[in-house]
Amino acid sequence: MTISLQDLSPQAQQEVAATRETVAALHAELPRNDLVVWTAGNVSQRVDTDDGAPELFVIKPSGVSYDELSAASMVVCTLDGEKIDDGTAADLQPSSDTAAHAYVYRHMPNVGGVVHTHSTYATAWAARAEPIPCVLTMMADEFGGDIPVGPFALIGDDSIGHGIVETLRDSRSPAVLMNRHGPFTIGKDARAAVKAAVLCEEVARTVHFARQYGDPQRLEQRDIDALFARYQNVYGQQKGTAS
Ligand SMILES: O=C(CO)[C@@H](O)[C@H](O)COP(=O)(O)O
Repeated sequence: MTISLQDLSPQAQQEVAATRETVAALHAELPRNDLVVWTAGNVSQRVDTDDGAPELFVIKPSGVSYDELSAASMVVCTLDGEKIDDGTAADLQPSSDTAAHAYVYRHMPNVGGVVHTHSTYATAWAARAEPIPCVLTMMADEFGGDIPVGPFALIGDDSIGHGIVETLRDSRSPAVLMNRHGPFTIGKDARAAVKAAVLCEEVARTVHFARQYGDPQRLEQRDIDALFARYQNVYGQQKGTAS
């Protein structure tokens, strides 16, 4: 039976509304940071519902221009990737990557946000199926090592989700370059996943340029560990809130 938003508790409905606002606003960060062309990228966030409420997440509709996205047009789905009766038009389809995002939420309970882009430099590394080596302090800070490559997977079902989970489950990196596709990033929420997508593109670009003129060397593992620990635990205004 299809879940109806109207049947959820007032608190759950409020959480859905707040998540829709957040996810709609974060989609604007994709073109703002030159991470997407046309409609080729998506952001989702898990809804922080109370015990007993169905587990849900919010994602953009498929193929709709970023300029046209609004909180009201964000699609609400179950963790099986099924759209609920969320007040949007019945024929408004969620992102084509919905099953992939749903798979990640089902299998990585600490993940609260997922982002996919086709940002140019990161996607060029993905096209070569080449991990980005950890040759920069920014990479050690945010990714804790190399940015890994995931398997090739077709679009539309949860195959991409399998690839993301198998690659990132035991990795410190919040980014994976899906083979011949592009970057997917995860985070404690959608904002953290967007940040990882922005930094992934930045380091992909910088390391690409560095390799045109020289042979950048991987940081020592002990330095990567020290940088990662500092950034994750000390950097910023409050412990554990690097943003
Ligand atoms: O990778 C692909 C297609 O190559 C998708 O990620 C789309 O580029 C974004 O699709 P929607 O989120 O608009 O369905």
